[in-house]
Amino acid sequence: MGTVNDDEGLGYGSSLPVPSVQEMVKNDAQTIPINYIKNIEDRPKSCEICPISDRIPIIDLSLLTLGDEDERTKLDVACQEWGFFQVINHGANEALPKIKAAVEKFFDLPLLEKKKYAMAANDIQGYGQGYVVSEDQKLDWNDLLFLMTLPHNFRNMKYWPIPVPDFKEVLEEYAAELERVTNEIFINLSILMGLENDFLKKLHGDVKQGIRMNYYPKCARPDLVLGVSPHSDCSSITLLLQDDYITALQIKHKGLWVPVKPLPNAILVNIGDVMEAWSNGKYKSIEHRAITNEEKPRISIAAFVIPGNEVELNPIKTMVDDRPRIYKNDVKYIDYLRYTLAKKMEGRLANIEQLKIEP
Ligand SMILES: O=C(O)CCC(=O)C(=O)O
Ligand SMILES: [Fe+2]
Repeated sequence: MGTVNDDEGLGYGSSLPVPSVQEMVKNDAQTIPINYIKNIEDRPKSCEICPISDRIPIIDLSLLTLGDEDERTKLDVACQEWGFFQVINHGANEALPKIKAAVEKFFDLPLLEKKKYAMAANDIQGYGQGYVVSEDQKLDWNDLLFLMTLPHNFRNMKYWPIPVPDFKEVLEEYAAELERVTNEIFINLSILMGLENDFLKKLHGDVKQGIRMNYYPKCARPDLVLGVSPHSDCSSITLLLQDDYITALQIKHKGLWVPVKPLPNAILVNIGDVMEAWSNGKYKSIEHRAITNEEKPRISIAAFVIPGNEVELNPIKTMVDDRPRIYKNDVKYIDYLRYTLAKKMEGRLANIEQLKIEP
């Protein structure tokens, strides 16, 4: 596995620089610039909302660790029917408030300080905005800091903010806790797919973890904009830490948007495109989006677990034994990722469809 030279990007892609939304709102909280106003069909509409957040499955990680079969079956159902689940008793309680506070402190820094960590033209790491690929695309109401956290030799420390006390230690601790949670989920998904415990971990090859810290400023017109446009994640799984009180994330379920009411101290996990392909469509990578809040800014922290560049997304053998093969062989992760990042977020279909065998 290579290490990252300070000035080289990750080779994943890049995003065009656009103004900080946080700064824009600081200067004028009322005006919504035209390039943030979504087309009517893309705006969040209350008639498309289905308020059944309480049905999103809750998985007890401590039971999974003990080998509890009922809990494992709950995980199986969650990944098939929802693609999202809340993880409780994950053992990372101490790390959660610390990482939230550190991220808040970063976004509280003056703009000029934050800009010292701005994304380079050839990279998606650093401070900036995500998925900006054209001058005239509609933008999301969101600033972010994206950092590769694992493995250690993939960290590019020039993007890690120095002025936030303990940022490095806190993020390192959080990354390690999430790695533990990830491994437990992989063991259980491996068993559910009829495989050796360590199969999924090994399948990732040089597994990596990247953390996207999202800052959504308050917005005078949440009906006109989106915090994050609909998309599915390019990961195998994603572990998301939400604000404990503001409901903003929405997931597509049976054609409607279900708001995910935060469960304080839980880690929300979702299946990404890679796991959908590996499982030959058994486990679902669900489209999701975030809306904005009129009164308060919101922070969310999304950790993406991704396989090595050369790893192929072929469906796992046990997943095609008695089910028709839906996903292609021989697509390398890096090719899929570059394709996805080069496009504006267009919803899950645009990305995952390229992994499917043509009908
Ligand atoms: O802020 C959220 O709740 C969702 C963020 C998200 O989907 C992402 O960063 O991929
Ligand atoms: Fe996402």
